[in-house]
Formats: sequence, structure tokens, C-alpha cells
Amino acid sequence: MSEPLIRIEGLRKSFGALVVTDDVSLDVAPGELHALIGPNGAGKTTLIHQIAGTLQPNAGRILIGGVDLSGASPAARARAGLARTFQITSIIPTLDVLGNVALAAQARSPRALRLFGRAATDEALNAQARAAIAAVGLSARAGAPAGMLSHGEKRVLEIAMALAMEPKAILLDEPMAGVGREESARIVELLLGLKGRYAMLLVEHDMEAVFSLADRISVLVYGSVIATGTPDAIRVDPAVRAAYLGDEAA
Ligand SMILES: Nc1ncnc2c1ncn2[C@@H]1O[C@H](COP(=O)(O)OP(=O)(O)OP(=O)(O)O)[C@@H](O)[C@H]1O
Repeated sequence: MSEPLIRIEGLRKSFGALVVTDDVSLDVAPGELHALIGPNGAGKTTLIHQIAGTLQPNAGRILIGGVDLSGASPAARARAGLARTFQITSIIPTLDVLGNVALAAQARSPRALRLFGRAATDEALNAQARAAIAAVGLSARAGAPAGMLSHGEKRVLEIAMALAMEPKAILLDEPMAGVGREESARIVELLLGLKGRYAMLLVEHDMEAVFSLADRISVLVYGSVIATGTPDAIRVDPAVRAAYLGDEAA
């Protein structure tokens, strides 16, 4: 297997006496969609925060593209090629879709672009933003205020904002949360189209989506990875069925 784009080794995070991620190791290969599932409170979001750099682990290492970025800032990780989907709360509702995505693009490379002056900077950012909006199929909505989008479209906008950072790896934190069936199917299609081009770590409760999208699945229970494998292997894994999936995967 080629060098993983994301590799985490022995990540441990506790809040007081509560150990939330306990010696977690996993990796995401180039182009792979690796899903992280587990019951509420298992530590999935806490793990995503540690990989993105918004939360410091107590122990363990995080490598992006083979480089140890364990102590690096979120901005440094973004420059190394790691994006995470922005939460809807980071969308500016009065700004149009293009403006929101251009802002995300700016977060990745402000210094390099500023050298070329304001007009060239805006043009370059807008071009980057337009490409990302086209990639997610939102071009027809580029001029709409983001606050006017449906809930599902906002989730798609979050993905466009991540793509505008021209990443190698993307952390997707529950992209289908609160989304209806039809829009969920649209997001599945979108992620299928991105597979192979980005290393993606997907946290998601929608098991139908996870099992149809993932190349590999890791199952987190009480902060520990109890199994990693293909969807077929995870579906029949006795430990996983006992601890989490139960009859759901039958
Ligand atoms: N800042 C914090 N301080 C104290 N405890 C925290 C903090 N953040 C998370 N926790 C606790 O850590 C545990 C794991 O939370 P986390 O949000 O990572 O789980 P999760 O697997 O993402 O859950 P869900 O599927 O419900 O989103 C929970 O018991 C939570 O209450």
C-alpha cells in the first residue's frame, strides 16, 4: 500500500478522568474513503478535532503526507493539504455561495496570493471557488445568498468550501446530519465522485451511506478502535455486532 495521507498513531485524549480516545491508530490511503463509526459519545468528533489540530492530544502522533504535524496549528495542517468540512455555523448567510467558498479558498493561501495585488488575488480566489462549486454541482446557486440554500445544499456548500482549499485529504464530520433522504442520496453521489481523488475520513451515523461509500470502516467504541476492515468484514465482525451494529447490519 502507498504511504498513507493521514496516519494517526496511539492518539490519547482525556478530559479529567474520562478517556475519550484511547490509543487510537488508523490511516487513510491516497484516494481512500475511510469511515469512522461508533455509538454516540464514542469519541469520533474528539478524534476529528485532534486530527484537524483544534484539540491537542495527550499522547500520540498525527502524520499528514508522511510529515509529523502533531503539534502544528490547524492552519499549518491546512497548508500541508488537510481540509475539514466547515460546519454550517461557519457559513456567512448574507454572503453569496461564491463569496463563502472564496473565503475558504483564501484561508489556504493568503500570503502567496497577496503578492499579486488585490484584483489578481480576487480573480484567482474566485476561479478556485468557481471550480469547487462546479465540482459539487452548485454552480446554478453561485450567486444566491448562502442563507437561502436548503439544509442539504448548505451541507454541499461545506464540502465545496473544503474542496476550495485544494486539499489532499478531507475530514468529513457527519455531512448527512439533519438531511432528508433525497438530499442524502445527492451527497452520497457527490462523495462517490470524489473517491479516488482525495483521502477522506468520514464520520457518519447514516449506515446505509457509510456501507455504500467506504473502502474501509473503523469502529470506535468507548474511545478504542475495536475493528478496522472492509464493509463486508465489518458487517459480520462478531465484536462489532455485539458492541454496536447489532441487527442494524443484518
Ligand atoms: N471538551 C470536553 N470536555 C469534557 N468532556 C468532553 C469534551 N468534549 C467531549 N467530551 C466527552 O467526550 C465523549 C466523546 O464525545 P464525542 O463528541 O467525541 O463523541 P462522538 O463519538 O462524536 O459522539 P456523537 O456520535 O454523539 O457525535 C463524550 O462523553 C463527551 O461528553
